[in-house]
Amino acid sequence: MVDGKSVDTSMGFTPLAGLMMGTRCGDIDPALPSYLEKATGQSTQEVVTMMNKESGFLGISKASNDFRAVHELSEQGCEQAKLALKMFANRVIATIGSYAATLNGVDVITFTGGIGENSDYLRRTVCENLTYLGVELVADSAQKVGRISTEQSRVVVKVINTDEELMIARDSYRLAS
Ligand SMILES: Nc1ncnc2c1ncn2[C@@H]1O[C@H](COP(=O)(O)OP(=O)(O)O)[C@@H](O)[C@H]1O
Ligand SMILES: CC(=O)OP(=O)(O)O
Ligand SMILES: [Mg+2]
Repeated sequence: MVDGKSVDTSMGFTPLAGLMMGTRCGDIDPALPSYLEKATGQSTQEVVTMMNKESGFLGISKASNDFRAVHELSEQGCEQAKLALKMFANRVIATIGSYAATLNGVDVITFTGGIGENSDYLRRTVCENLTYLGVELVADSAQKVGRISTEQSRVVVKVINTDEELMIARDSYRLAS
């Protein structure tokens, strides 16, 4: 965001682009769908369904689309769950890096949504890899909302509760009036 306006997003024509999600694969090599069709004999629609509904956390962990469940399994030693968490964290780290490059540095990083608001584990894992930006988290970053970076941190890190319904209602009202 620059001056309150979005200048970049990880999603594209559909939410399939960008980060992996509960059941979406996120960015992949564009050559992969046609390869999979040939290799597995699945139709284009079947591959699209797989990419949207059977991939992401569910596809990699082979267990659940729910971050909490995948995190719990990884704590119990499940290698597929560990891989899913690692892939997600790496992609969040890379996406923040690309935004930092596009924006020539960032003032604020906000964690929000189901995982961002709730998983201190994910926030800490991501921020451990952002020391090059000068990110430093407070010891107790498990709080639900507000600033979680130290006074010295060169980037302000915040947890903000999302309210998609309110934003959709506001945008709809603005477009309709
Ligand atoms: N307390 C929590 N700790 C960790 N993850 C959580 C917690 N509560 C919700 N989540 C995760 O948030 C995700 C859903 O977030 P949400 O922003 O609603 O995503 P989506 O838009 O994909 O439905 C789920 O993976 C869920 O496990
Ligand atoms: C992008 C997004 O939030 O998708 P969904 O809630 O349908 O998983
Ligand atoms: Mg959603």
